[in-house]
Amino acid sequence: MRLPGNIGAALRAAAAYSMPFAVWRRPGGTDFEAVISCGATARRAVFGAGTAQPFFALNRFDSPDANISDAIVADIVVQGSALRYRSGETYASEPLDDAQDRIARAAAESAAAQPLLRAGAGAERPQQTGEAAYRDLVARATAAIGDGAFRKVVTSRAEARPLAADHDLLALLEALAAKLPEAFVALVHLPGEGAWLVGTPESLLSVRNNRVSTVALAGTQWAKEDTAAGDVCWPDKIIEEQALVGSYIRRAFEAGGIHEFDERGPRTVRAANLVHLRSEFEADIARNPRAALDTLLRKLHPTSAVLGMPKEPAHSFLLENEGYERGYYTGFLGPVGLDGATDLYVNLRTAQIIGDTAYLYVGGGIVGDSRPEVEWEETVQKTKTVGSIF
Ligand SMILES: C=C(O[C@H]1C=CC=C(C(=O)O)[C@@H]1O)C(=O)O
Repeated sequence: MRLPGNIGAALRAAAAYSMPFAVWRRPGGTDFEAVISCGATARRAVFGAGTAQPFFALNRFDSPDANISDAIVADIVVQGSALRYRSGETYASEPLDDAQDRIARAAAESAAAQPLLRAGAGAERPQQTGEAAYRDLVARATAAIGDGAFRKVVTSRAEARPLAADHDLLALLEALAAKLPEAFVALVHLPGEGAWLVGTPESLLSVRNNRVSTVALAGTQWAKEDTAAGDVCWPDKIIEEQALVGSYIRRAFEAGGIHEFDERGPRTVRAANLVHLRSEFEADIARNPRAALDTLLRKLHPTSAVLGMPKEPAHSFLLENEGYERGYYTGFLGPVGLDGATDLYVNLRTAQIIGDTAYLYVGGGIVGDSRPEVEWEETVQKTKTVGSIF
């Protein structure tokens, strides 16, 4: 899966001019889309006032308000091989100012030699957790569950991988998109700070044509490529864990004023070498005028699939015990208000690129009878697809 030459050239030029951008391929999609901001990243409400102009949201796990996100404002929008340029509230096919013009010229001269796209080295590097420390973290989590502190907690860790001397972030994005046809695959480039390369299987919230949808995702097994999803068996404890995530989503819909919704599943879905258990929820928001999407987003983020249950005590446990900053990992990302639709995904199966190093972030849900060695292995399995492209 290749980026059109003119778009690759436009994105490389954006990086050279220190313009933030995000480029992504939707689940099952064949084309890349992108937004480029001609200024710095901004802060925007995802739902509510001030969202007339599209942007790409990148929000942190620990964002104080889930509805207020870091934003790459769409001064230039890319779909397929076409670029459109913002003029007030609308988009034109020709550039309208100097910054847009610089990108348009780079796209037009795409036959010229292209610099490799690299990440800045300015971001703070995450503390890594080795095998012994991670097993100990899991043991502390199961002990807290045994003491009745919470039912489930999602622990995680970061792991560094050196990048090849001749690496190129756009080539890595193309490689990841080819490996993960059913995932939301994205590269978010933040000048100076680094970049995030993501291939996530989990939708957080989508809104289009007056319909809102989300998923309850839980449980992980590593399956051979040729095992059909329908042949995977799930232990009762994972079926129960996934059902708990589903009940949380039902309550979040109710809190957002959405009382009627369709629910499908659970069924087994594949994400490269892994399978998960997933249910889908969808509601008509035109029939629910009181539906408050900002309330729904605040209830859903962080989801119990990345935090635990109940959320408050699981969160306190993580702050005290996890021992590193998750940053944008287990936050959310995706296009907001683009062609009238918003599609947010949980930032999983993700790597933060800082200079010449990729930091992989991986985690897993811990319940009362979880075993530290199995949980460590689950995180190793989760590094495999993103890790294989480096
Ligand atoms: C926290 C992660 O996975 C979550 C999403 C799906 C299944 C999960 C699990 O089986 O534990 C986790 O809740 C991760 O991949 O880093």
